[in-house]
Amino acid sequence: MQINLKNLGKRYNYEWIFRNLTYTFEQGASYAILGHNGSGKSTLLTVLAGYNLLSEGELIYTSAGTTITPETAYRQLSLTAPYLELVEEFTLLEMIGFHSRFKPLRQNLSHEQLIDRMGLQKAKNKFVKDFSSGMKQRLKLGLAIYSDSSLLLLDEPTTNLDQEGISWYQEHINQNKQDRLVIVGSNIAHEYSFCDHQLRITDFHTSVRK
Ligand SMILES: Nc1ncnc2c1ncn2[C@@H]1O[C@H](COP(=O)(O)OP(=O)(O)OP(=O)(O)O)[C@@H](O)[C@H]1O
Repeated sequence: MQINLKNLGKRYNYEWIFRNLTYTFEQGASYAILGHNGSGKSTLLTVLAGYNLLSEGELIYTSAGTTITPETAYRQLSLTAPYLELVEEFTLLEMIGFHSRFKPLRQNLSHEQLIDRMGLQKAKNKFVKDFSSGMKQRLKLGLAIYSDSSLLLLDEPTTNLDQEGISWYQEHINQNKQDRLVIVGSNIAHEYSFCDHQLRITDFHTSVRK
């Protein structure tokens, strides 16, 4: 997946969050969107994911040389973010089964293999509502990273992870970033140190003179 942003702008009511954002996210590369709290990283990620409407400008998604409409781009993306919820009433196995009906897993992984990759074997039949916050984050990341998607959007990916969880994240993102467009919204170096490029959302605040 490649995404071309042309003079993209987003405002909430009268407040412009970013404006005049022209940029290309290239297929197969990794990008960090950087900026202080409240600067607009999550807003940009949700606009790219189609969860949030843009206010001006244009977004062009291209996959395998073909332009795809923003309305259908969601089929090729996976997103994880602190504000996205898991289905708490499911067990881990049920959660994976439900998710993979809509987003098949990469490399034809079985549900059991995904549980192994996430290191959650002991929680196979545990209800998601009974997971610790770090286990829930690992599950969210595992579902996103191991979905068969060409665009991977990660917002604050190591929220609630301990040092072992952070190492797990780094290992699995490094093993699964090839041939995908990966975009991380973050303030924390260990979340985006693997990225090839950095985009400062503050460069597109309306107060910045160019
Ligand atoms: N639904 C909304 N309605 C109005 N304003 C909003 C809405 N969502 C976000 N904002 C505002 O947009 C700005 C950017 O918020 P955003 O969550 O994108 O920042 P962020 O860089 O991801 O912050 P953080 O690092 O704290 O997660 C903030 O001023 C926030 O208050």
